[in-house]
Amino acid sequence: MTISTRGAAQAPAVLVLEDGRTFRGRAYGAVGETFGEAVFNTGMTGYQETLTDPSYHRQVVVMTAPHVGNTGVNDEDDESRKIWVAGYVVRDPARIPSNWRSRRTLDDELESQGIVGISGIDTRALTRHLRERGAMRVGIFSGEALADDAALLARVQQAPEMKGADLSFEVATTEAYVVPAIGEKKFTVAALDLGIKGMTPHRMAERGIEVHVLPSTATAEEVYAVNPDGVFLSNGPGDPATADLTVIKAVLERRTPLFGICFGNQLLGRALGFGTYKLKYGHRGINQPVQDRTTGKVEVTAHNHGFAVEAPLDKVSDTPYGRAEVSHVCLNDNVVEGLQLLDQPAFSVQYHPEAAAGPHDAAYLFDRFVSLMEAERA
Ligand SMILES: NC(=O)CC[C@H](N)C(=O)O
Repeated sequence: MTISTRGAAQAPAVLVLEDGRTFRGRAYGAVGETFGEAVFNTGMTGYQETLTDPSYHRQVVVMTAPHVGNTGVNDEDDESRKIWVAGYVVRDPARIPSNWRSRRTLDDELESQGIVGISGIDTRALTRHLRERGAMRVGIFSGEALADDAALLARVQQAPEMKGADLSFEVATTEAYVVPAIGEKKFTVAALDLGIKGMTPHRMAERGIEVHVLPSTATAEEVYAVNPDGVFLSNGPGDPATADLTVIKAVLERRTPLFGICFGNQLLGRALGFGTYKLKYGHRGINQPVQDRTTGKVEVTAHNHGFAVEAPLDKVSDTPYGRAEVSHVCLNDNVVEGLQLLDQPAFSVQYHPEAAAGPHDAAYLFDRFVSLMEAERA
């Protein structure tokens, strides 16, 4: 059993929002300073997967679950090579993690990876503030970084905004690698890494797909050099309005089966001529109700997005690549959660069917991708 010696003994820390609202607590993880976009995540479990999801790059994540760290940190659940959140905000950190897989405490892990956090603040009040005013820039300061509030606020207001941020190349692999099919190999997929989570190629591998994960900068020639049966566009951080659409347009031009998730859905939307916009505070958690309008079924799903596609919900749209429709919608707020082309094998969802963490209701989407590739071959 690992007992954290930190908690109440930690240094004072302060969280300063760009509109001046300030919360005082104690340092959690590394002592120092950090800046990012304040967003809240409503997952009651799965913090290790959240922390290591590259889509959280440059975001300071506020956990609405009041008690965080209960199951420690294990060697199996990381979704990428490191923690990506820019900062971490919790109400009440567990002092004694308890789980058969736990290897370290969460605060030790945050500290060893240099992630500045804050604990002991009213995360409910902070979440309500973000819900009312929208996601905004934030700073967390502890130790030597503490200064008078006005000076800290001025620094928060100078930090970069999420709108307009082009971040995929900061998180994606620089070298291509292969995730082999589990069992018999049936298909080859070229997956563009825009900030991919480890579970995603795994879910494809489980279905007999050999996944060639390519850097975010891969060209259409590099994509087609692996002779793919299908192309996959991953999730990723940043503003989809900044993304380069050359590769996806080439894939649509060639009518290769295409599946995108999250950032990938936003890129498909843009390639089809739809706009993307910033949501007020986004969807982050593992209990979001989505309806698949192609079957009428409702699924409970994992989300992490701050932007969304702007597309008409109730009509088929004509696009440069044929007719397209909104296939999935979030039942909380009618945000577009999926797109489907009607004249060629391409679709995408705004949420996370790989579900790490999260419910597995949406796993059928990987099967849909397989069906498109099968149909193409037939
Ligand atoms: N998880 C993702 O791919 C997020 C996509 C995009 N960065 C957004 O916030 O909407």
